Amino acid sequence: MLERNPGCELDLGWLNSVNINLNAVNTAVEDILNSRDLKNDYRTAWLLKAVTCIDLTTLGGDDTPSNVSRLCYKAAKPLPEDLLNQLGFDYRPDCPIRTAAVCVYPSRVEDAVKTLKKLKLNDKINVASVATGFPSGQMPLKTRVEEIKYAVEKGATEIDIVIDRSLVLTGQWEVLYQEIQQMKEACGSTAHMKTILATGELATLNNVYKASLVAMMAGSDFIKTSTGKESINATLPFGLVMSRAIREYYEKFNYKVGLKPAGGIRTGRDAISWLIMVKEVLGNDWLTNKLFRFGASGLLSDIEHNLYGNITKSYPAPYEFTMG
Ligand SMILES: O=C[C@H](O)COP(=O)(O)O
Repeated sequence: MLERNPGCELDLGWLNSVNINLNAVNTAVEDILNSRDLKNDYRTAWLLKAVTCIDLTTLGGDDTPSNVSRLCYKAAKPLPEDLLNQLGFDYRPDCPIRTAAVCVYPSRVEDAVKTLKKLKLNDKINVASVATGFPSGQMPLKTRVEEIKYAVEKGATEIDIVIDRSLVLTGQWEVLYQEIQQMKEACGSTAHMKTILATGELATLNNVYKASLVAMMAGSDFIKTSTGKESINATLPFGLVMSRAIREYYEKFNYKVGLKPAGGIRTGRDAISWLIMVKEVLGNDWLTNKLFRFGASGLLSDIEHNLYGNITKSYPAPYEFTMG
């Protein structure tokens, strides 16, 4: 079982000391990305690492038991067998190249749990459920907390809560802290909690840093950038600011909180940029799905294209890819 963040008391003095400069953040992101020129073999390794860090997501109004079941099959076998063979992996049910989790709405948790049990992978692939009035968080607290309990009862092992952005925009840090604490309590003794900050709606990078700190102080096991439904989702500057907050929290409490960029991550190139940023800011310890995840619905197919290109040194034709 993954370790869980015990949290700490709300430290408003710490929040008041936050001062982030947009230009400095943008320059730092550019410097990090320019510092690495990856050779082909390394690219392949980074791309495979990225696959194992994906929370394979479907969050559509038209989700059904059957498309969630298909998602679980894809999570279990994210790349085609011939590609895996060429990369030196034997495809077998316990092949380590699988996604970290599937991520669904609370009503679809049971479907995911059922399929993963059938595949005998229920202890290897997590079922994450969004909750708390996803994506807006604009519901009464009682309803939001009940939603978490429902998802846990149905078998979710990870809960992706979303914060009420109005509390950040109006500076109500105590209320935000208390709400997140109650949500963590509702996760029970085992489910892991990822806190979605919806960074694209927090107005300033100072708010992103402060919300990251409050979420960690209130016991979040991961902090997550976005729901995928905001007009600005996961960007590297947001990721850098959140990573620096995670690092500061670690330096103070010796506890490692995870990072999950989500929303709009569609290419292998994007995925590698995120992994490099995490390596440079947080270090190698974070390059594992215990501490780093991509929330993504459409990243896998581009990774597959990239891996194919790395092996064959040619751009693949559309008919050469799986449609699953
Ligand atoms: O949490 C995951 C996000 O909703 C996924 O967003 P995406 O569909 O843009 O990949």
